[in-house]
Amino acid sequence: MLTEDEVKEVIILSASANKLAKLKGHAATYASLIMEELDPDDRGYIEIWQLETLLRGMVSAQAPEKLKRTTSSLARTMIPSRYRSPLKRHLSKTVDFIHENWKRIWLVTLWLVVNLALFVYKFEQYKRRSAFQVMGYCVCVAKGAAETLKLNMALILLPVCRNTLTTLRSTALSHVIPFDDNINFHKIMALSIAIATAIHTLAHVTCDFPRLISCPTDKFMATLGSNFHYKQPTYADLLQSVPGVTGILMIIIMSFSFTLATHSFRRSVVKLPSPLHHLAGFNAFWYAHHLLVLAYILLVVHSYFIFLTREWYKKTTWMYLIVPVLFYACERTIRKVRENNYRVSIVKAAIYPGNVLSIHMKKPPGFKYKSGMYLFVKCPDVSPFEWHPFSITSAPGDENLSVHIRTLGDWTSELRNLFGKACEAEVTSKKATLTRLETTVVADAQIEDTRFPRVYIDGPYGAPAQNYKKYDILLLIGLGIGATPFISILKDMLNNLKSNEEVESIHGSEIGSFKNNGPGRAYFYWVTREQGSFEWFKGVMNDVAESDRSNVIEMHNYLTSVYEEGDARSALIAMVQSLQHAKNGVDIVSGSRIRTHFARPNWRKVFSDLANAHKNSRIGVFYCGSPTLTKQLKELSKEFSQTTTTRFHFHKENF
Ligand SMILES: Cc1cc2nc3c(=O)[nH]c(=O)nc-3n(C[C@H](O)[C@H](O)[C@H](O)COP(=O)(O)OP(=O)(O)OC[C@H]3O[C@@H](n4cnc5c(N)ncnc54)[C@H](O)[C@@H]3O)c2cc1C
Ligand code: HEM
Repeated sequence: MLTEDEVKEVIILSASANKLAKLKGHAATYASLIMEELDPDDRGYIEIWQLETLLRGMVSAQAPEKLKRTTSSLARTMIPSRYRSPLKRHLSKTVDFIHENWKRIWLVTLWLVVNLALFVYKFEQYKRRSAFQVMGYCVCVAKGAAETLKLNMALILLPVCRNTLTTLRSTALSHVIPFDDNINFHKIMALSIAIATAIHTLAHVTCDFPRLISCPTDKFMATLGSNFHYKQPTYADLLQSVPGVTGILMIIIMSFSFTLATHSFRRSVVKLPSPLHHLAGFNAFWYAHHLLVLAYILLVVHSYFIFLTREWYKKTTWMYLIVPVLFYACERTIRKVRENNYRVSIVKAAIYPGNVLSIHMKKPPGFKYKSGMYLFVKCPDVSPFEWHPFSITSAPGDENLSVHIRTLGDWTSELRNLFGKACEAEVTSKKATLTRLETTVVADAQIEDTRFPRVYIDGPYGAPAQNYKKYDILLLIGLGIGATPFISILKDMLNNLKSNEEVESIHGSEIGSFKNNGPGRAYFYWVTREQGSFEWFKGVMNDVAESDRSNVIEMHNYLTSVYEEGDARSALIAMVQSLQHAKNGVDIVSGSRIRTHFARPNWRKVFSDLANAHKNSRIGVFYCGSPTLTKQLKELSKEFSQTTTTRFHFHKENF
């Protein structure tokens, strides 16, 4: 338990260590302020480092009122939540959760409320109908569920209208709608469709049908006779009717395509024995998803021929579907039209160590994009139907458009082979260094080239990193090929720097303060397993090292596969590296002017250094790579946002 005197002592010690006479002089006041702000049950648990952080905040907050405010807000966040009372812990977690997720929360709440309202509306409507006298609450439940089904079958198409979403991302709507979560919303709606289908089917088959069949004939004829052409149906009649058959077909199609759409099947986690192995993987998911067109047709037919509503104008399914279906149809039409327009001519292709293919294309007229966006690539020689997404690695101001493609599965391997052949046919540059096992093979096309396979592109499409200009500072973290979206951002920043310098050199001090909007500084951490990876973006790295005289971009390369940190060999390499660097400014590992570190970055230190260097700033943390690091980076962003005056906003790229 810390007493007020102990707190005072810590303050005096900390003030002496930090040479802060002012703090020392006011130690007693600060100590009592801190004690006042802390709840009695929290006092004993405040740790020395937390006190120090608290004090740093107080010292920087100068004015007494502000000081008091800072103390109380810091005191609230400083106490580790595990030490708080269960109620407080719960409350603070809830507040954090709401703060982080408010965009998702309001959207999901609105969606739930609309679903509930529709369910209740239909439920109540059927309670007043004659069918209720025969089937009771079962028919109300079945109809309520069906109403939400119509809504969600319509809404599910909106989060996958990529062109519309890309446009909307750049509008003020992005402040209230979490566009990055589009696929998650799509999945939530798919889940609700599955649940509503189950409820609707079970209510009909296990409850409504038996009651309808066993209803006394005179009651049936008086209540529902006209709906069934005055013939009481049997179970077989109901199943063989249009609604019965279309319903069964819909369930089969949905079960099939939903199963193949699950993460395990889509990512081929499930390994099926031959010849069923084709039923897993992205392509199987993709083609099975297209079967859902049939489900839409069946749904319209199903609801048109239902027994209980005869009048066409009461059949509302098409009304729900028409707008989203038209939207999505436009989306596909735009893609098709673009596909014809966007056959690109290839300017250069290169195959790098680590099986990465870079394709540099002429920018099609009208193709405008922001750094961080991605595009789809189709190569008919590999597959006439498949489109694969890749982040754009060129900057918007560059003359050409480029992507870097890492070989992963069938499609990327085949593409690499085709380009490999084309590159080998006319290798214009070949190089090998002592340390490199593989070589980089590059081919340039001076004029319209027929040597390269035909390539079509579609896009650009929006991604989280495109909003990087919103932040004062950027922390870009790429794992392996996950560096691609950030390369474009770095190039863009570099182009802006260069154009600023040009303007300044022409206009001198007149316009010396001219600055482009956007982040003032970027830190790029690139973690890769193989040394050869540095070849992929060596050009950019050298460009940064040479052109960035004001040190706006800080690059850190990490090589994780060679030796562990602290290993004698890594120390030796670091020494040789230093000597080499001192001699000619080139790092022996990356072959560029950027220093390479051996081992994984210490992320806590990275965050803490940034928080110290950029107080009161908004730092955009963008991460692209395997999901293993996501949690840690997200938590560090949260922790340092709460315990320092720097705000870290975490974004994950979904590769
Ligand atoms: C927005 C985005 C940006 C990307 N940027 C890059 C990049 O810059 N460089 C890079 O090397 N890779 C990038 N990828 C990953 C790349 O799209 C896949 O590696 C590639 O499609 C694999 O295809 P494959 O048939 O060779 O491999 P497969 O073994 O068939 O697929 C491997 C995995 O890739 C994914 N995938 C396959 N086909 C598609 C598709 N048509 N659409 C979406 N995902 C698919 C699936 O999750 C699948 O499990 C990006 C992915 C996304 C979603
Ligand atoms: C009635 C149900 C569903 C309908 C109508 C539907 C429809 C669609 C459509 C139209 C697309 C866009 C394809 C494109 O144009 O690019 C899509 C994409 C997608 N769907 Fe569904 N879907 C349904 C169910 C599901 C389910 C159950 C899942 C997963 C559990 C799922 C996961 C996905 C994913 C991950 C994508 C994105 C593919 C990509 O672009 O990477 N869908 N869906």
